[in-house]
Amino acid sequence: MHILADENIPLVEAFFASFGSIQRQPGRAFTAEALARADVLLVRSVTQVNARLLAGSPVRFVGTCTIGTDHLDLDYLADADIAWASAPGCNARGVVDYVLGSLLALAEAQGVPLSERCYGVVGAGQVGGRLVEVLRGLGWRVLVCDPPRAAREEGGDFVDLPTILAECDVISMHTPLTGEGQWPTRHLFGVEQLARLKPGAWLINASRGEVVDNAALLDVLQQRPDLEAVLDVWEGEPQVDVVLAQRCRIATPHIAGYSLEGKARGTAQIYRAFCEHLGVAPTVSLETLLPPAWLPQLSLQAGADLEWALAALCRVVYDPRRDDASFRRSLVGNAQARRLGFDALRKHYPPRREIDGLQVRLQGDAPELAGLVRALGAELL
Ligand SMILES: NC(=O)C1=CN([C@@H]2O[C@H](COP(=O)(O)OP(=O)(O)OC[C@H]3O[C@@H](n4cnc5c(N)ncnc54)[C@H](O)[C@@H]3O)[C@@H](O)[C@H]2O)C=CC1
Ligand SMILES: O=C(O)C(=O)[C@H](O)COP(=O)(O)O
Repeated sequence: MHILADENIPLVEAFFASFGSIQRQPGRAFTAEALARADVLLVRSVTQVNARLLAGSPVRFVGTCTIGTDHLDLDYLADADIAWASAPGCNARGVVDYVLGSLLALAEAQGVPLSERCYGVVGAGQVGGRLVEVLRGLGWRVLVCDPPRAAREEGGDFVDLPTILAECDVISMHTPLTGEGQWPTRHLFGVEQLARLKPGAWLINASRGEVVDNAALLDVLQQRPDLEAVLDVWEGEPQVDVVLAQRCRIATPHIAGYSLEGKARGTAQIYRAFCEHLGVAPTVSLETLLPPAWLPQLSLQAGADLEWALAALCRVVYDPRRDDASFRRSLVGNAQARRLGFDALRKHYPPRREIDGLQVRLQGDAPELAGLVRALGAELL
């Protein structure tokens, strides 16, 4: 068996070596020669998997080590009888950590207490659902818009998008990118929706660039200095509108989910799906492959200010301002240099752990701090 894999998928050799030979190539440029002898194709979100790529190849299984599947032509895969798998939820925690870090950066820049804002989460699946849990755990007011779930779950606590726009000071988007069906998300945030953002609203997009009309967003941001935006994903990435990026409070090159665990889980989930496809039992486990936890054990004293403690706990693990700074440094040179810069930052992304890996000891009677630690998913010692 021959396996062709994106060079940026970690641990492919550790999980897949026993199945056959493995060849690595850049996911944006798999060669026809490599595809012509591949039985299995392992991709990330940068590879458009469709008839153009696969027609005439022997590929029988496609695994994407990502949550999103908008880069897969699922109708074609079904017609061509090619099995496929994605990695639901693998890097959801990383995205939650990214949103928390972005909120802290926005609050600091604006001098606004986070607990006084109303939050709107659009799309409450693996990522959005966990985000809602964390934000509500912190005691904050959160409205949720997820029409597919609202239609399925009778009596669920959901609102529509106009309500989100009218009531929320912070809106975070976590839908898949879809162009069809009853609830398409392409340009879900277009001219009309952006015009209805509340005064001083913060908009966060770590889903897919095309969920927000980027030209319309730049227009509204240029007309309204009160608005703030955080963008991890971009229409047309790796090409990014530099003026839009410069206007964002946080701008990053599609790395929200790039925790070390998140990426590794993606490969592990595809490995297990492939074993199931073959009808064999998995023999390699992720736990033996992850580096030891190296986050510090922390100690907080009763009486510590809650917003200070939130920032301290989150930022000791991850602060997206670091990624924002390196991305801004890359926004120079011609368009091609910037595209290469976008991909290079993703390829050489530094190791980052997840906030729920923290262990925190509380000194004294501190029920509110305990609630904060629990809301973050960290362990109370
Ligand atoms: N920036 C990054 O690094 C990452 C981005 N993503 C993106 O985030 C997306 C969401 O991820 P998950 O939460 O894991 O997906 P999911 O499939 O678990 O949840 C998506 C939710 O969106 C809802 N939804 C669908 N259409 C909607 C609409 N029109 N309005 C409101 N809600 C709608 C669905 O009902 C579902 O509950 C992925 O599809 C992917 O594109 C995911 C991981 C990392
Ligand atoms: O899982 C997803 O969906 C994502 O967006 C990934 O975190 C992005 O990873 P790449 O596949 O674009 O490296």
